[in-house]
Amino acid sequence: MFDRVVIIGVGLIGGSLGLALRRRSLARRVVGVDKNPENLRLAMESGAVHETTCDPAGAVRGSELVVIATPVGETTSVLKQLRNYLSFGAVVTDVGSTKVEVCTRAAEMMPPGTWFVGGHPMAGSEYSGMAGADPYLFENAFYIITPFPDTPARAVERVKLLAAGVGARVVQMTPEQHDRAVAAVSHVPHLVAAALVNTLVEMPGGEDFLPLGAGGFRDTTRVAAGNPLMWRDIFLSNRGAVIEVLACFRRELERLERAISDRREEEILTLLEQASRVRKKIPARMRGYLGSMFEIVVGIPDRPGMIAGIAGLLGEAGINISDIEILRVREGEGGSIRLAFATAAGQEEAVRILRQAGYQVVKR
Ligand SMILES: NC(=O)C1=CN([C@@H]2O[C@H](COP(=O)(O)OP(=O)(O)OC[C@H]3O[C@@H](n4cnc5c(N)ncnc54)[C@H](O)[C@@H]3O)[C@@H](O)[C@H]2O)C=CC1
Ligand SMILES: O=C(O)C(=O)Cc1ccc(O)cc1
Repeated sequence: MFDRVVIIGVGLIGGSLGLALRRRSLARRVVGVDKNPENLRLAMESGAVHETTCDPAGAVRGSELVVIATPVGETTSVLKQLRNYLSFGAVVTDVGSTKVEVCTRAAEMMPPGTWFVGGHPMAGSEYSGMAGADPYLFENAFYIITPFPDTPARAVERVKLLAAGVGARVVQMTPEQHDRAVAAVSHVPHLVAAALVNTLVEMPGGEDFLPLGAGGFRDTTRVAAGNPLMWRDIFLSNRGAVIEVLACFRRELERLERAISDRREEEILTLLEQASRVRKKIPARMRGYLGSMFEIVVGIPDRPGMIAGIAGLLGEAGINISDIEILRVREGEGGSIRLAFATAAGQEEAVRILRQAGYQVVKR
């Protein structure tokens, strides 16, 4: 258990960490620091923190663990404000989406006897602020930590304890490996999503097409609704890797463009088949950045209380639903829901129980 954890920036991620720490009783005292009074008020009201302050330097005295959860562009200036007030042995971590620049600068700034260990929970959403915080956000999500070779094991263990404590799966890599990987799976996809939306804006009358956008447009552009300030900082901080992956993406797009323009049927098919094959490797068992899941789809008649009925049956049998999604609803016709479980045994048992109760169930 931690004695005193200070979270600087009680927004979506910092607030979720506070809620998770409190819910799992992992810290005797959680202190929230923010420059936004509304987020501090909400953090107190929701129980994410025990106390709040606007003064990072005062807050970190006597704290063994400090989490900086501001946008990446603010991390080192926040560290500068508080570093001389850290207790001997204190560990500072962050949750930022980029690592090389911040970890390198932060490591240079740490006073003797204190340590910085970079962290990045691979969980989040397009929402921001304490209002979007969620105590379960990190459960089963990957949490990347990026220590340097000379970071003492004791400091690394502290951050691993935090990540595992809030329910995440800890993955360790170098800051360089991290930045390349997330450029490909998170940063460039965000740019592409933004560019797709802006394409509609640029086309005459394009915004009128928005309501016609079926699942495909929604799925490929969801993240574009994210916080522009946060994403600006991410792109600037990881510009090397982002530009490299973007160049690769541009080549892929041009290959497709040429194949279509030259009517090369075989090549179009080959490129689409490759994408389809590889995309299917993200197992149905993997949702976003979350770890493996075992899924079922349950048909439900259009009657009140159907979802409660299903949840009740599984709850009575002690089966935990890890994720739930309504896939299709037709008024008067019913629809279907997707349920996910953390284990194959949970999935098998859920299928058995629900079929026995007369539900139509398919395993995914
Ligand atoms: N939103 C997401 O899905 C994810 C975000 N991250 C990273 O987490 C960090 C925080 O992101 P969010 O929680 O989404 O942002 P957010 O905007 O919800 O929260 C940031 C908080 O930091 C506060 N803040 C900003 N500058 C400050 C300063 N100088 N001093 C004190 N407080 C300050 C803001 O008032 C706000 O409450 C970012 O570095 C982001 O890259 C990591 C994983 C997922
Ligand atoms: O909404 C989503 O699916 C995200 O991609 C959230 C997210 C945003 C930034 C990160 O560094 C990690 C995760």
